[in-house]
Amino acid sequence: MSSVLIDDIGELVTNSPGEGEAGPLGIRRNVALLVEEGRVAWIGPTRDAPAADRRIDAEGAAVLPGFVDSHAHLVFAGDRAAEFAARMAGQPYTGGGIRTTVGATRAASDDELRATVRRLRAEAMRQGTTTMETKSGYGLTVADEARSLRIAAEVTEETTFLGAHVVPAEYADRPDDYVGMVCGPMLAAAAPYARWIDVFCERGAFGVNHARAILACGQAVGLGVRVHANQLGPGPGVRLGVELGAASVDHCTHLSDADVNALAGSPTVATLLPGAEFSTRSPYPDARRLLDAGVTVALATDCNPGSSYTSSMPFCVALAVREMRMTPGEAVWAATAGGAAALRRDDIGRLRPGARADLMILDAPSHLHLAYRPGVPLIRQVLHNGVPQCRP
Ligand SMILES: N=CN[C@@H](CCC(=O)O)C(=O)O
Ligand SMILES: [Zn+2]
Repeated sequence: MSSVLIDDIGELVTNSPGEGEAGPLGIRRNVALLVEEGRVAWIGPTRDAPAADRRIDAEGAAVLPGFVDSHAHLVFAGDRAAEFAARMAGQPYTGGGIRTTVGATRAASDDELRATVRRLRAEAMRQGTTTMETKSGYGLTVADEARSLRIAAEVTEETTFLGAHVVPAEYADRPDDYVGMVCGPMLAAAAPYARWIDVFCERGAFGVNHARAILACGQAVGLGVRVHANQLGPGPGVRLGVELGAASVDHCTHLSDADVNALAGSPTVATLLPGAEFSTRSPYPDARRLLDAGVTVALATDCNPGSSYTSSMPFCVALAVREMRMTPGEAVWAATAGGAAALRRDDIGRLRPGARADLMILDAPSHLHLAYRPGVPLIRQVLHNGVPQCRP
């Protein structure tokens, strides 16, 4: 693979404290960055930049690590635009529409599902997302969960088995049987394509005992734990995640002091999904409370056809700053290094020698512009594994 030199970077966000200016973003100014073999090989003053096979002139713009979107649901068919319109007219979001998408997904061909996954992955890449987790959870049969993950694994190494998204209609009066199936044949079929296991632990989805049993089965076959929790109301999901050593508990909209304290004393990341609150017209999570308590916070899109049909991490950064009292720097960190922490990855989300060369060049002089100029396509160019992607 050839080398690429990005020079005349006005502001480089390294997310490596000690590398540059004080603060978690580790900002360096007026530098160049050399990529070799898909990795960051060197960072230094532009005047000292080594030769390379190819040169990209950043023209004084900001360069950031690529976004790490640690929570998305890309494998589905159909859309729920009418449900969204009804919500905007006053209907509440209950999660009940998940079953609508399950019906459409089961009826779709592999190629139809693959086309949607690839379209959304490409859409996200154009907006700076270089790593994107994706979950199953709209199949809810052994065969449909396995094929969802097989298709997801074609575009990402961060795949999550969410057979416990909701109890499907055919098991509505025998949820224990469904949990037995999830832990047995469904897990066996899904695990070869999955890195993580997740459960929607919420009233109307799975209670804490079912959630604990399912997550423990996943752990027993080597999957890492993540939990959808405390989205629609208070509950035990966040503390269950901490108890099981989850990499991340996601949503975290309705938290007690005990939940916040449990997170603060643990390595579990709180992943906040402001696209869901936007699209369900719900109160946003209190990011300030979590940050002030010392909790590691990530931001992700929750891209799915029901509660958050956006693939845009810049949109989530802007929402987090405007609606959740995060500073622009906190939001950028949470959308990059925070997402990496939520996936227990140290090779992405930062720019330092040895890191994967996943990065974006903005059409702006500073990371501040991501929140300051909402809705504006500011991602000029993306490099993934050191390879320049198509320009938007
Ligand atoms: N909360 C559960 N699952 C998704 C919603 C899925 C849907 O409504 O289709 C979420 O993360 O918001
Ligand atoms: Zn989700």
